Amino acid sequence: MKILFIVNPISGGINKEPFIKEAKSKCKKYGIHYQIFKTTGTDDEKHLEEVLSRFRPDKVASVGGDGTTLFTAIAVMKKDIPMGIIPLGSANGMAAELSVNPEPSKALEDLIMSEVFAGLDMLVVNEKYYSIHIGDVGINANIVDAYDKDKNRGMTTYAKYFIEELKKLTPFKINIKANGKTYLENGLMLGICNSRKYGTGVPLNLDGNPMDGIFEIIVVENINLNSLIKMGLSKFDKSFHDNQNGILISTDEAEILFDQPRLLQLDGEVIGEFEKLKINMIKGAVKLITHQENAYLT
Ligand SMILES: Nc1ncnc2c1ncn2[C@@H]1O[C@H](COP(=O)(O)OP(=O)(O)OP(=O)(O)O)[C@@H](O)[C@H]1O
Repeated sequence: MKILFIVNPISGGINKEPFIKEAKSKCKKYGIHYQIFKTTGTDDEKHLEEVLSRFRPDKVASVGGDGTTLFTAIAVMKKDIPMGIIPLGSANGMAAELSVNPEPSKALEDLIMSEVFAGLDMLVVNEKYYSIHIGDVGINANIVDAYDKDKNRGMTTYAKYFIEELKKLTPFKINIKANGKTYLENGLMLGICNSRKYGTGVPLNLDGNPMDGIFEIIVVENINLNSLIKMGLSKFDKSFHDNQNGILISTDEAEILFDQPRLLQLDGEVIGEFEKLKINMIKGAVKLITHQENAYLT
């Protein structure tokens, strides 16, 4: 067997060398050929494609956070190579959703041993941008933008920007075409959800399943700000879902129009401003290495 490790050296501010050392020694012990590909943050796609073509791994390990998982997923889906996740990012939301063991060495053992593969859906926005987790327009995209520019990480920093952003809110017009219907909504935020929770643990869509061939569009119409603040930041994640209301549409494709160009974030990365979004789904696009205890498989 051959494994390619795609390692993001900076994700989560975690030193990856101890993990790499352990992975190398495990591979040597079990006679597994391996290569380490370290991301640089620029032109990684092209280099990775060359390495994948040359090395032809049987399995690929994404070693990093959600951004690294998405980067790896896009690369391997075109080549139909199975991938697994070693959670070494700051929040690892997608790994948690996919029942990846939070302990990197245990996640590595699962990746090496498992013969259980599942088809993970991939969302494609405007035929160019990908998402396997959650995207949004409105409040959260603006928060991610502000959060990215702050050197402090973590839930408290995120919640600080969340509250700041909530105070500035005015609903905007959203036109959604899906399932042969047109929905005209006024929302504070639009969620495009292949899965259920943000990396921070905040649940947006309790119906999500990233392996069912459909995604959910959520329009948050209002949020009970007073109630959220009263609950305090420590319970912020759990209380968010109970204090929002709006509509939910399940579909496998959609076209969305806004009143003006608005900021889009996909899987924690700010993509840019768009007035129109065309969303398609590639069902089972990524061959995910998982195990039978993954709740989405049952
Ligand atoms: N060597 C590098 N130097 C700087 N940036 C990098 C490097 N390698 C990858 N990146 C960038 O890291 C980002 C992805 O990070 P990732 O999401 O995996 O980690 P994280 O943000 O710490 O974790 P999480 O998503 O779980 O919060 C991408 O924007 C990518 O361009």
